[in-house]
Amino acid sequence: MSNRIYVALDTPDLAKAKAMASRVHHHVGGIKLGLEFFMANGRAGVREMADLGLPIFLDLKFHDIPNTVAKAIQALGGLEPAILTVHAAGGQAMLENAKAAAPVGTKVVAVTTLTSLDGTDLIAIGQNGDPHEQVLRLTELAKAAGVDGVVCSGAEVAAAKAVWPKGFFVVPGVRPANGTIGDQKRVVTPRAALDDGASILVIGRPITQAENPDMAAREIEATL
Ligand SMILES: O=c1ccn([C@@H]2O[C@H](COP(=O)(O)O)[C@@H](O)[C@H]2O)c(=O)[nH]1
Repeated sequence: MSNRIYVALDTPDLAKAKAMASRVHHHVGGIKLGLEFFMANGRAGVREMADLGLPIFLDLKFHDIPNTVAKAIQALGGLEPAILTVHAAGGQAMLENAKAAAPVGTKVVAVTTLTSLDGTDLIAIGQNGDPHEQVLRLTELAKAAGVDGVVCSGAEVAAAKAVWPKGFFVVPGVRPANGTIGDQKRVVTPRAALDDGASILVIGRPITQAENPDMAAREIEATL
């Protein structure tokens, strides 16, 4: 893929999502749709976005018992997103079921540790407080389960790739130098994430909340 930016269109408004996609489509390689968009617009909305011609990353982060996750993925019906997410913390059987239920051409990637969490957050949910260690543990699990790759921050992607050289690495929590960080905690620049082995970058607000989104996307693209 020549352009490895997936723009996160986090809005419940289908018309706004379409308008934003049209503005930035020359400077991105795909569109990421998440829970906010899907809860408001469902499968029909995803189909309308797919009609714009860019690959779709459906970021629904499934996390439930194996049977429920498999049935939920099957219930997506005719949608064939390029990429689909599940939470690695759902366990190996859940990951295996997710991969088996997904369309053949869809990459299933497992979210390791959300980029909005730091060590203090991990201790509060009963983990040992080291995001790096947790990401590597879950990368091993995802690899063993036979999914296609993982979601991690740019701070861990080099180490995760060393564990899984053929894995597909999705890196959100990406910010241009001096960009507003917002609720993200483990943040790197787009250039650093790619240099360290990211397969694709997920970038939302630095593009969508910019005064001039197409220029923001173009400027980020120019750094890659
Ligand atoms: O660990 C994760 C997993 C997913 N995301 C998603 O990526 C985008 C990031 O948006 P920004 O506006 O660039 O912060 C958003 O849709 C998240 O749901 C993530 O940030 N971290």
